[in-house]
Amino acid sequence: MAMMGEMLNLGSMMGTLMLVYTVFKQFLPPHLQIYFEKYFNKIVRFLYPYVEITFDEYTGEFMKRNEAYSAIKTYLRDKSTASAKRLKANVVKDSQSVVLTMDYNEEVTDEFQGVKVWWSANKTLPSTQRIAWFPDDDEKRSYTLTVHKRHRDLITKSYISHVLKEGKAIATKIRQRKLYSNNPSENWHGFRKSKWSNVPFEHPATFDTLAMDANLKEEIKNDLIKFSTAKDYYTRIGKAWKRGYLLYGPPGTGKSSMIAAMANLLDYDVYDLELTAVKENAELRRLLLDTSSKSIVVIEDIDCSIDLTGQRDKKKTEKEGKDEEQSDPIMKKVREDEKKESKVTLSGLLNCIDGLWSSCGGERIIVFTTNYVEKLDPALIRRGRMDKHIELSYCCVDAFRVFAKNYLEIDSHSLFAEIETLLGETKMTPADVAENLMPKSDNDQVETCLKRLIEALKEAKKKAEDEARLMAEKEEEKQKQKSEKEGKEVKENGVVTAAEEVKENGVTNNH
Ligand SMILES: Nc1ncnc2c1ncn2[C@@H]1O[C@H](COP(=O)(O)OP(=O)(O)OP(=O)(O)O)[C@@H](O)[C@H]1O
Ligand SMILES: [Mg+2]
Repeated sequence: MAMMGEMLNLGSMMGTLMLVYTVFKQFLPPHLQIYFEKYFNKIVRFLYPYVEITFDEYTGEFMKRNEAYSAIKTYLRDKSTASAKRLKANVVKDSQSVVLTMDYNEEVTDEFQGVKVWWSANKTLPSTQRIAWFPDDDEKRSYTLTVHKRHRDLITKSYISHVLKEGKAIATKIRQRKLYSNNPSENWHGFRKSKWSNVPFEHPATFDTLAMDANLKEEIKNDLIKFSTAKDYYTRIGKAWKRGYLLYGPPGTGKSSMIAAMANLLDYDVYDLELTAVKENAELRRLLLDTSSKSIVVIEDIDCSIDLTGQRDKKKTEKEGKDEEQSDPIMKKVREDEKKESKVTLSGLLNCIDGLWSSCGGERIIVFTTNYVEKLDPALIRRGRMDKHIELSYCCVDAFRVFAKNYLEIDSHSLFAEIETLLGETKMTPADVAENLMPKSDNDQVETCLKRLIEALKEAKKKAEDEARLMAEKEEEKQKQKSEKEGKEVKENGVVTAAEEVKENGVTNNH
């Protein structure tokens, strides 16, 4: 408290000095003002025995979120609750608890190895006035740490790293995980450059609720856990701490559910990256740079999000386009507009995954999903980029048993054998199996649900058989038509040959 008083006295003294400085400077000719400023600063430095260190919320050319700022904010939470007079309340963790943080322009003190330090939260508006859609977006926030000069070494060498470590540890404990979606670049305005919007991530899927082959499930779980604990391993082998998963399979087989289960298993955030809303490769880079560690970046339906053959087609049509443009000014305008709307290219995506993405911090997972793996360019999914390829397919016996346990709370039943035989004979997606097993009313008994599934499986089997028969008939018809056509051609060729023979013979005879 005494130190606080000391600082306040110093503060008012410095304030008076600044006033004298501003008034006095006006009366000096411009060439002397420079000298005056230089010596005045020296006096101030001499009289003011404190060092100030500022941590901005956003830093660098790309306005990257400063991880130190977030860690300090979390670290100061507990300190502020005890000592700050003006606090801000935020609701976190499933909307159930309130977290208090110090308000702007408030100060709190902290002590480290017997040394007292002061923290203040600052908020400044930009010098240029403009209308902002979101009032907070234009504000520049920072924390300032003030400490006596003589403790400079202790503070810069030990205290700051202590604060960051503590802050990160608290953050992991209290963290409310988030689901982020990318904003169109038109909305990346203000200091905050809000590239991502977020909502609390509360998807209930876990690996226990995921219906799939038991061995494959175990393998994926182990792979994820191994990755999340392999920081030292990745450093040792000199590889960026990231891992790519490709999830493929028909619709309704649990690809999106698996991503949620992954995030819940590892306690990671999810960044749902909508590539079609990203205008160009540079935007993609900025978006990826703005993701935090301990996160899963997801690109769903990758085959629909990016023109995988775009580059090659573009090259082919470029020359044709140029000829066209020269003769038609309207076509020129159309082509210019097309160029402006150019989306992310395959090579841009590959570069991001390999290069910048790798260097923007560790502990990140990237997941692509697709219904059509065969459509993907091999370059996109080669090992090293997509390290693990996982096929999620039609419902198998293991998957059915998971559903039976979760939906009906049973491990066995006399109807299981029939269901399992039918599952081996027909293809039904886990989504359809789940839908049939789900009790439709309070009166629905276990047996009713199982019988409904049996009926649905039989129907699916019959439909598949009918379709197969129809296909076989069509194929047979096609073959028949083909051989009839060939026969006709042989016949026609034969006639022609005979005619030619006659003609040739005739000609020969005429000689
Ligand atoms: N393997 C599964 N385990 C548990 N539930 C599943 C599984 N597959 C599908 N479901 C259920 O079906 C619904 C649809 O599944 P999901 O969205 O995960 O499928 P998807 O493979 O992502 O489909 P799409 O290719 O259409 O995106 C989910 O709500 C989930 O309840
Ligand atoms: Mg999906």
